[in-house]
Order: sequence, then structure tokens, then C-alpha cells
Amino acid sequence: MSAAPSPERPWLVADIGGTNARFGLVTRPGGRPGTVAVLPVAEFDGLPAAVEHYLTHHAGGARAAAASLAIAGPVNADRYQLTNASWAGSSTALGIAHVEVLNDFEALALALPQLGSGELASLGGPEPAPYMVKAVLGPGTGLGVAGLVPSRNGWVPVPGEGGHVSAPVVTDLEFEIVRALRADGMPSVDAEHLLSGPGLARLRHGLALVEGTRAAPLPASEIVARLDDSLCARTVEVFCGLLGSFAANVALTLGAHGGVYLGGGIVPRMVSRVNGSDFRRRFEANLVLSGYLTGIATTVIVAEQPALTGAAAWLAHRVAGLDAAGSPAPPRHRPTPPQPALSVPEDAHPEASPAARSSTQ
Ligand SMILES: Nc1ncnc2c1ncn2[C@@H]1O[C@H](COP(=O)(O)OP(=O)(O)OP(=O)(O)O)[C@@H](O)[C@H]1O
Repeated sequence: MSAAPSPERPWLVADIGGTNARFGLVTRPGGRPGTVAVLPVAEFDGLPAAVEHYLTHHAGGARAAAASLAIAGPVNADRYQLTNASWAGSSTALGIAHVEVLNDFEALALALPQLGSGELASLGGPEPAPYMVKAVLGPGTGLGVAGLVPSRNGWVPVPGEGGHVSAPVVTDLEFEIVRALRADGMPSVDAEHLLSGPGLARLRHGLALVEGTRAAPLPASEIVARLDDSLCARTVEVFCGLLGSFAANVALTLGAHGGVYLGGGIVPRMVSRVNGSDFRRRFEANLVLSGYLTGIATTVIVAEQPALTGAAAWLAHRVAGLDAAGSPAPPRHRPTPPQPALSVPEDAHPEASPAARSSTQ
């Protein structure tokens, strides 16, 4: 069991993505991470070299008493494997007495109960219901997804690999883009292949193919920045529509009455674009359960490095036995979820009799 953090023996927290490795220190119990630095993953051979660099060059040679590592990829006890970069190994190689390894979106989910209103921006819907299941997702180098479930003993994070489900292709244009990309060599159509930084570039390429034009490749940051370029603007529109449908899929799968939260490296940088897009209409556009989705808030996490906050909360929970999200535990008895406003059109399930439908409600 590790000691509480102090300025002399801080806790190291990290959020390791396919592009960026973010580090910070927690120097007091319950404190938020400070001394934050962001290092490029591609410039280091592996996690131990990046940790060594951070502690030596950004943290005054600090020696960590414990660490919490949020990794963009599957984790198994002390072992990690980045999905979109080469780093892999065991956390024991860091030589730190107590190390927790968790998924990066699991850490982001754990940050949610700690975030203030100034760290969140609405994308539509009602106020998020407290103490109900929450979902978090975010396009970055990849597409992360996780849930956060209230229990009698506090919040329970639910990691997964939801970015690798099939892409939520809905409109004729989206089908045409995917068909063009498939013909151009895209091997499969995971959601992450379209809803990520590389996905934005792929969507723009696909849109150009559909329109019979050629466009020199551009990175995601350029596509988002070029407001007066028609192809870039339409690419962002397609991205936002797909994102709305994907967020709805996650909300429906988890029953996320506590809200769907969006993080990652792209959406927080273009909140007004997403707000002015088809995102929310696509989120609510479900033939059977539109009323259910209308009652679910969609919110962008605009906090600085929120996954570090979640990684610190997880360590506090594991070391000091605090609620996993570092916040007061939810009520012992879960409130009844709002009843979904089911409005089933007569022709939605032509094979089902009214009696059969009502028995499922
Ligand atoms: N200003 C910007 N606008 C839009 N996209 C951007 C911007 N800056 C960076 N990106 C894109 O964000 C992605 C990186 O996002 P993020 O910082 O979440 O990565 P990461 O945490 O390393 O990745 P992941 O956790 O998904 O593996 C890159 O694909 C990059 O092109």
C-alpha cells in the first residue's frame, strides 16, 4: 500500500495516446494534477524512456511514490499495448512501487464527477442527470469509448473497445463515401476509421473521390482550420453527422441517462462547429427511440487534461479507498430512470401486434 502523495514523494499520473503522452504530478491527497507536460509519443522508444524524460526534465527529478497510467489500448493487470503506436510492455519496468494501469477513456470517465460547469460545454439536451449511467467517447488518434456506472459503493468505470464497432453509416452520401473508400483500398469500416484525426483526412479523401476530384492530403487540424475551403467544411459536416449517430449508438447501448460526454483531441477544439452542425439532430434521429434520446444530454469536456484527473482519482481509490471518481458516493438506492418516451410508429414493426409491443415496454 503506497503512501499519500506529498511534494517530496508525489504520485505520477499519465494519459498515453497514439500521438500524445501527457504527464502530471499529484502532490497532496485529493489534489488535481499539476506540473503537466505533453510529450510526442513518436519521439520515445517506449513508456519508461518517456517517464524518465518527464521526471528529469519537467518535474525537477521527482521520484514518484505511486503512479496511475491511462493507456489508449487494451490493458491487462500491469501489461499495456497502445493500439495506435508501438509502445507495449509491463508497468513493472518503471521501477515505481505501486502502479495502476487503466484504459485512457476509463480514466476520462472517472474524471466526470469531478468536473465543474466551466469545464463542460453543452451540445444539446437537458441537464445531465446525476447518479445515472454516463458514457464518454472521443475521436483523437483513435476513437475511445467508456461508461461510468453508479453503484452502492461509488462509481464503477466500464472500459471497452467501442471505437472498433462498425461505422454508423446512415445517409446516402456516407454510403457513397464508404463505397469509394472501400474501392480505394480501405480494408474495413470501423467507426474509428472515420471518427478520428486520420478518419477526418479519410472522409475528405472519400468525399473528393465521390465528387470525382483529387485533393492533396491534409491533416485533421488543417481540415478543421480551413473554414473557407468548401471540401474541408463539408468534410467536417459529414464527420459531425456520423459523430451524432455514433454517440446515439453508445447512449442506447449503455442506457446513458446520465449523459454522453465527448472528449479527445478534436471535438473540444471545435465546439461551436459541432453545435452548429447536424450532430444533435442525428443523435436524436431514431425511428423508435427518438424520445429516449431527446432526454439524454450531450456535452463536450473542455477541461484541460481531464484524463489525468481521472487517473489520479483511480489511484486515490486504489490506494486510499476513496470512491473511484474521488467524489462522494452516489445514493445507496439508485433513482428510477426516467421512463423513455416511447413513440412507436405504427409501421416501425409491422410484424408486431400492439399487444406484443406493449409487453416489451
Ligand atoms: N486543432 C485541431 N483540430 C482538429 N484535430 C486536431 C487538432 N489538433 C490535433 N488534432 C488531431 O487530434 C488527434 C490527436 O488527438 P489526441 O490528442 O486525443 O490524441 P491521443 O490522445 O494521442 O490519441 P488517442 O488517445 O486517440 O490514441 C490527431 O489525429 C490530430 O490530427
